[in-house]
This record gives sequence, C-alpha cells and structure tokens, in this order.
Amino acid sequence: MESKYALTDKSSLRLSGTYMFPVKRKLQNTGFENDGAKIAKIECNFKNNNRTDCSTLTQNKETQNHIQKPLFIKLSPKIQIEEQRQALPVARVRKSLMQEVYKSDTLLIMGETGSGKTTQIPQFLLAGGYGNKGVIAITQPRRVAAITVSRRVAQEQHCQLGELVGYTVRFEDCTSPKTRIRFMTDGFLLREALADRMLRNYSVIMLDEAHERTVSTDVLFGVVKEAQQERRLRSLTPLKLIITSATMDIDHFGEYFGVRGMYLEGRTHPVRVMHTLAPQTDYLHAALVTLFDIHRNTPVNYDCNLVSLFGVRVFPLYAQLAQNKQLECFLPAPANARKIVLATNIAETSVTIPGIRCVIDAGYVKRRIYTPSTGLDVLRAVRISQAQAWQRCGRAGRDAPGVCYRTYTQQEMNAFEKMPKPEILRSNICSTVLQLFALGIDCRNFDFLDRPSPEAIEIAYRKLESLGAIRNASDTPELTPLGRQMAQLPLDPQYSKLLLSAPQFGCMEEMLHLVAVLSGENIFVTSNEKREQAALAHAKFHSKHGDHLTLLNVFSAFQKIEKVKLWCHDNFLNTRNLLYAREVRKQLLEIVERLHLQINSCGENYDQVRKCLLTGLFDNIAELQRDHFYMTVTGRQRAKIHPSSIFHGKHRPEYIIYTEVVLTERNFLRQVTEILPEWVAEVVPNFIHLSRIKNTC
Ligand SMILES: Nc1ncnc2c1ncn2[C@@H]1O[C@H](COP(=O)(O)OP(=O)(O)OP(=O)(O)O)[C@@H](O)[C@H]1O
Repeated sequence: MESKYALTDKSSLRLSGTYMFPVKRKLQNTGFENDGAKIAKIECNFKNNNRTDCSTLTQNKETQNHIQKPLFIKLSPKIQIEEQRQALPVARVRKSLMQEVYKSDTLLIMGETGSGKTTQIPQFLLAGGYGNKGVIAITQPRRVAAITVSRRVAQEQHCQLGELVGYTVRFEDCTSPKTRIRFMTDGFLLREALADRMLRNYSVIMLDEAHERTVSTDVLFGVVKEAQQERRLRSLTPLKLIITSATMDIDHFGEYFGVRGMYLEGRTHPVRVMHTLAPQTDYLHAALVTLFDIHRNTPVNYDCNLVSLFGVRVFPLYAQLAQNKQLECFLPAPANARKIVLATNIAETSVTIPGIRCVIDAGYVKRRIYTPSTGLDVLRAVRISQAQAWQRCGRAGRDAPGVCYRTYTQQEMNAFEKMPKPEILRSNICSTVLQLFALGIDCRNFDFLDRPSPEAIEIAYRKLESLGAIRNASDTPELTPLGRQMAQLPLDPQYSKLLLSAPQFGCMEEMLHLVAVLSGENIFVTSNEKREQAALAHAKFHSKHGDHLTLLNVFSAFQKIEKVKLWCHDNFLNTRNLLYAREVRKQLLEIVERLHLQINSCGENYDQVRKCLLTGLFDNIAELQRDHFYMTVTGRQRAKIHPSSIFHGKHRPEYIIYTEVVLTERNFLRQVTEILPEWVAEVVPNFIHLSRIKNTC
C-alpha cells in the first residue's frame, strides 16, 4: 500500500501586538493562506502497513533546524533562572501591568502562550505586597498544570514547594500557613467558596486559562464577581480579580465584567506552523506519519517499549495515568535520547514541558457530551476549536524556537469553531446546581457568563429532587438537610448519596471503600503478554454479584496488606491507584465523621451494599432484552455489558445497575452489578420509572 502525505509550510508564527486582539477578528485574518510560503513535502511509503520507511521530511532548511534532536536544558542555577524570567514578554510590561492592578479591581489579560502570564504575574503581585493582604490564588482547569506550574514558581522563588508557593488539588494539599502563592484547580476554589462566599482568605484571584470555560471556572466568574461586590459593600479588603488566557473571547468577557481587556505584546520564541496539503481521513495515522518523519529513518512501531530502543523516550500523558507517571515527562530527558510525549488535551494549556520543540496537533479532542433526553454522558472524539489549536501550538516555542505540525488543512481549520463550547452548555450540571444551592444561589437567578438552557437546569433540578437534595423543584426549590450534607462531599451528588444512605443499610465501611475506588482510576493492570496470568489473579477477587463487589473485595484485601507493592505486582493491581483510593477513603472518612454519620459495616451481607447502590444510581438500571442486549430503564438506550466486566460473555443477569455508559462503536455499560427488581420499589419507591420494572412488588 502506498499513500502520500504532504505538508505546507504556511508561515512563521511570530505574533505581533495586533494578532489576537480582539480574538474574533484576528483569528479570521491571520493571512497564512496566501503568504506565498515555501512548500515542504513529505512522501511516505507504507510497506505492509507498518508505517515505516518515511522519506526526508522537508527541504525547508529553517524547519529542519527545529527538528534536530532537541537540546535538553539542565536545571537552571539561580542566575540563569533570573535571566530567563527577565527575558519573558511580561517582564517588559511589569510596571504598567502593576499600575493597572492598583487602579482596577478586575483585569482581563491576554498574552501569547509562553509569555509568562501564569508563572510571572503571581510573583509580581507578591512583590507588590498583595501577599500581605491575603493569599494570591491562581486557578487552573487541570491538576497537572496546577502542580507543575507551582513547582516552577517555587523554583523561581528559591523555596521548597509547599512553603511560600504551594498547590491544592482535590484530595491533595501541598501548602502551609506560610503559603502566599497558591495554585489550585478551579474545582477546589469553588469548594472554598462554599465555606466562605466572600473568599476572605484571598487578596487576589487569578482565573487562568479562561478560554477553556470549564464549569467550575464559569461558575467562579459569577461567584468571585459577587464576592468582590460584597467585600466592597462591607468595606473589607478589596478582592482583585485577574482573568488570563492567550485565546479568550475578550469582547464577550469585557461585556460581562464591564472592563476593557489588556493585551501583552510579544512571545518568547517563534513557532513555525505547518498544515497538511490535503485533509487526512485517519488522524492517528497522520500524526504518526508526521512523528516518524520527524524522527527520520528510525524503524518503530506503536509499542512504547520498542520505540525506546531506538534513542527516543516516549512518555504518555493523559488524565487517567497515575500522577507520578504524568509528571515524568516534565523531567529533562537523557541527553542522548529524543523525548516524545504522547498527550491528550491535558497538556494543551498552561504547561511547559522542557525540551519540546515540535508539536503535532491531530485536531481532535475527546469531549464529554451530555444528552439530556437520554441522560447519557458520553465521551466522543470531536474537532477542536481554533483557540485550542493555538494553545496546542503554544506548547512549542517555550524554551527555544519550535514547529507546530497540524495534520489538517488551513481550510479545515477555518471551519473549526472559534472557541470551545463552554462546558456548562454541554454537560450534566447537577453537581454545579447543588453547589450553587449550597452557596444560597438558585441558579435560575445566577449571573452566568453563558446561561445553561432552561431544559438543562430543569433536568438538574429534577435529578437533585429525586436524590432528595432539594425539595419543591418546580416551585420554590430549597436545599434539604440531606442536600446540604451532599454539598460537603467533593463527589458527584449520586456518589455523595451513596455515602449518606450507607448508615441506614449498615454498610458505611463498605461504601467508603467503594466510593473511594470509584473516585480514582482503574485499579486493575491488564497485560498483553501475561493476559491469562492477570485474568487468573483477578479472578480470585470476583464476586458472583458483579463488578462493584469485586472492586470492594480487592480494596478490602489491599487494606489488610503491608507490603503493598509486592502484593499488587503479584495480583496485577495498580499500586498507585490503590494508594490513591486509600488516601481518598481517609479524607472521605474525615468528612463523614464530621457529619456525625454512623460508621457501620454489613460484614458478609453484601445485599445491603447492592441495595445501597440503588439509592444513588437508580437512574442507571438496565434490563436484559431477548436479543441479549440491555435496555437502560431511564434513558431507553440499548447497550451491552463492557468487556472489562466480570459478566462479559458469561451469565447475564436480568436486572443490573451500572456506573456509567461508555460510547465507542456502541453503548457499553461499565461496572455492573446484579440487582433484584423487587428491591427497586423497596429502596427507591418514588423512582419515576418504577412501572417499567417487572416484579416490583
Ligand atoms: N517548568 C519549566 N521549565 C522551564 N521553563 C519554564 C517552565 N515553566 C515555565 N517556563 C518558562 O516560562 C515561560 C512562561 O511560562 P508561563 O506558563 O508563565 O506562560 P503563559 O503565558 O502562562 O503560557 P500559557 O498561555 O501557555 O499558559 C515559558 O515559555 C518557559 O520559557
């Protein structure tokens, strides 16, 4: 088989002060299409589909310079770091920036990727005395960004992480009373607001990567705006709000906050942008061809281990990966190896991965999309927005000039939406609505930057009412005492409900175990080479009732083990993820103790656990059909049991309860447990689809 693949060198991405501001106009007029740039060509010959044997990447000399083996930077001594800081574009505007901060309570700042917004502005604020009036908070949509950026800032401040500079993410706090600059996830700051709506602990709040429009950041826009007003009214220390991004829709934000945006000119290093000449049908294929072409003449295949035989080190980077593994790619690679990071969009914004010169952007993102009519929350690979394309491009050019290879054409990119659709407009907002209630806000009256549809709000209200978190949903909704307790738990409301119902089923110990495991990543290790051995090891923990009790068996056994590493290794279990679950369990236990809930155990009477699961997951019941498919009771969706389930290919129970629906080529129900239909009426008598279940009495 032979196929051709060509790239056009469009233009250098040397951004001027007029490039991004305001975003809407400039993104349309970058003019890359007609700039008469030289053409670079790649031709690849795929023999036996093994995707090797790529010919020379390009004739373009300038580009070739960038695709040489990257230089790897040693950890900088003090002076070098100081020099790097001084060379950043924000350093040049430090004075005027600080003058703006003194003058205005709210600032919208746009500056190129890598210009120094995230790492430098908090340090300017610290030097400007804002650390004396409270803590300087910087939110990030992702944990990995909060952790790595805080590390860098601690290094620049020459302090231990957790002292002057620290970070807090869910279930992990690396700060101390000395901390003045605190990086955190946006979700964490929102929880802080539950304890104090005026956020009195903070003098400045910087909401970074605002263009991402995560649900938490969107809610924080309104919450922080309100906190500012309240503090002003009560003559408390003013709260400064700084909103930053390289690619936000500044007109829209400006209107909402009633302020003008500021644009920081200049970027650190140029990034040359390349587009494919023709659309590619297989984005993975196109990305791999480009990758292998960059790493010319090296015979490789998909296997990470094999690739590492040929002078490269491959680092995967995705959210489900254990945290220590995620952080490995941030270390300098050995000098004699090329570093390749295979990343999802968790590396799209904020992060600086040392040594990265080239970015290959496949133009897709896996996005969680909620369909209110079916109640399904599914992950789908969809096109990115133009803003995301620029963010990805900006992961190069941070410590040297770079190249961004886009495996899509300029015409295709023109058709991408300008900005990602705000998450709040495309996801299940149950948890957000509950948090707003806990803040005393009925979200129908909340000042959203973009308001969710009345239908989505209505569905969330009904769900919360069915969980018992609010009452009078259709009239004057109010939070119930149970809802108030639910909001205290850093969990999805349906999982909070499981913990809060556990005492009445006598299974709090078991639910703490289970919810902790469900809050983390996969605890099972699957091995291609030792598939049978792994399956045998896992079979020891199987419960005939299903996957939830199997997870419980694993975690209960793990809790009794001292030499966890060896035990996990022998049993093909992921030590990190189990240790993480242990930590989560500990923190959940602290909260349920604070709520004075009874910590009881049902021993071997696992029916109690299964019944308790119904109290939170009643919308996730499915019924076996004659054709061996399942039909979900609430959303009426056809689905199969996921291949990872212990029921896969075996006995199919008539009624099951599942954790989630995963959509690949078809709907799969993941983590499945058998239930008896008569339990439904007993445990959730008000379940609105009760009549769809046979033998309910
Ligand atoms: N961990 C690190 N190691 C080496 N250099 C770093 C590191 N973190 C940041 N830098 C340097 O500091 C610069 C500024 O990074 P910073 O994250 O502050 O930029 P930014 O404007 O917030 O970018 P973005 O919009 O992409 O988040 C980078 O371009 C890089 O040169």
